[in-house]
Amino acid sequence: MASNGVKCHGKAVDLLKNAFSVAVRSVTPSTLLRNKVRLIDGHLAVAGRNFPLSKPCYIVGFGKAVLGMAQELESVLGDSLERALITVPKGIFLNYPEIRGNLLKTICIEGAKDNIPDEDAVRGAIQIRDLVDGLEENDLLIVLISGGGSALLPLPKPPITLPEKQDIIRSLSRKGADIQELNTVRKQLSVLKGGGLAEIAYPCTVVSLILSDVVGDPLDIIASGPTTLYSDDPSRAIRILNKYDLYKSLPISIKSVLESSPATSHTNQNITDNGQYKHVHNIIIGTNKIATEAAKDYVNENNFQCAIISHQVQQDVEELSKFYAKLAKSLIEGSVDDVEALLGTVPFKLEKTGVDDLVHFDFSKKMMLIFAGEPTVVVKGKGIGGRNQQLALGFSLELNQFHCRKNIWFLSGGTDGIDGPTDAAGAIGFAGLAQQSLEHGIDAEQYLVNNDSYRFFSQYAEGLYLLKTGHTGTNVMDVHLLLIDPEN
Ligand SMILES: Nc1ncnc2c1ncn2[C@@H]1O[C@H](COP(=O)(O)OP(=O)(O)O)[C@@H](O)[C@H]1O
Ligand SMILES: O=C(O)[C@H](O)COP(=O)(O)O
Repeated sequence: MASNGVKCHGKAVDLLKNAFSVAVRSVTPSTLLRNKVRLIDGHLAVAGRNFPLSKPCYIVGFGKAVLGMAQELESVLGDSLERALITVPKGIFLNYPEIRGNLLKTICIEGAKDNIPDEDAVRGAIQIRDLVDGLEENDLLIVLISGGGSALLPLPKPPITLPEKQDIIRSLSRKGADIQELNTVRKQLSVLKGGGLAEIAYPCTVVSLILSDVVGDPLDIIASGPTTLYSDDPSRAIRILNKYDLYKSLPISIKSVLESSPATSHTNQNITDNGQYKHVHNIIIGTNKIATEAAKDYVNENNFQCAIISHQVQQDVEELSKFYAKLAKSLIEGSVDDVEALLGTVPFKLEKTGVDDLVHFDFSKKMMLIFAGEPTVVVKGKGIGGRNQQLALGFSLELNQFHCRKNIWFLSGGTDGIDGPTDAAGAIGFAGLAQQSLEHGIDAEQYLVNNDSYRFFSQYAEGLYLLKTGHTGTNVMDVHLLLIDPEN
């Protein structure tokens, strides 16, 4: 029992927190690179491709996962590395103090507090641009890219100012734009995004090592595609801004950039017939599938039935809360027909093998369903929270309406360890949470409506159901774990 008398669900909470940790650990960037990058006879071998190293190479990087990647590459490359420069989230060294001292040739610039581009990130972006600009045809540039890179490589196209850029990102995000929409706009407003970095690097050879944080792993969207040829219809960004009713009130500087066609200096000699840069090799080194598989193995070892249902969850959190609550209710009631019918309604892609496994489960025994992806939140309140905490709370309130009061738990966590502008990665909701919190004088509904999920979970049961990891040093979107235990 927690000291304030709130019933605590020790075993379920531990299992969920452990499964989440296992998932996050499986996508530790240094481990992912260790398996993929080798130095062999003057060549850099990456995932079966060879790049000659006639002289020491260069690294630049930006994102939540590039610190570990840079550390690993420094040790693989040794004297074959000339210089490395990366931008990393502010506060990441609190969790990894030892790495800073171990890096010999890598300069780290911390920026983008709360995932919003800032002066420090701009300073880093300028230094990265200048380093890359100085490279020549026989140089090799390794670009480390991961989610969070968009905020950590900001260089607004003139005359756009940094505060204007910050405003548009905040507004789009709080109005519920998804990452594809957000980064489509960013590509058009930034010098280095949408292929800008690759253009500046030309003609040197560029090898980009990318950890995917976007549903479906689209290279042009992850960190806003700095080394991927820009091929959007230029009016798309304006359509997105109109969709969220933001275009009319934009400053003239942003409108002027959006209304002029995007400046591209690439020539046909530089581009393959299928629209790729000839001098660039974009290589994905990891995705959320690694994380879900690791969690599943862990859950199976703990004698739970387990199925991975989707890697592509992308939906508004309010709708998603309802879906997960209905799914939980059907599972605990053992209604396979309802489960199948519900899964038939979702707007995101399902994993066929996982769904097949699920419909053959013994519904009278304990089970866990794994989902991954990146939902969105329309923030209307003035509270503090993030989409994972909002989802865990919303789910619990939805379950309450069905009078489901036991044996169902749900973890929603961001694998980067930071959910919105909070110090939590996410939270655990459960059947009975809404009722129990009310008995302790905390009205969960009010917190949900005010987008104040962080304050709710911080207060309730002394924060037991908050997921706190700090910066994890990686990022493969969010993980949702639905645990049902009909046996107890
Ligand atoms: N108070 C809040 N409650 C719920 N969600 C919020 C709140 N404030 C911001 N968000 C959401 O948090 C998301 C941004 O969080 P963040 O963890 O930085 O995402 P990511 O790491 O994917 O960029 C946006 O979807 C935004 O709508
Ligand atoms: O972690 C993040 O900030 C999001 O996943 C978006 O990152 P990106 O725009 O750099 O891909």
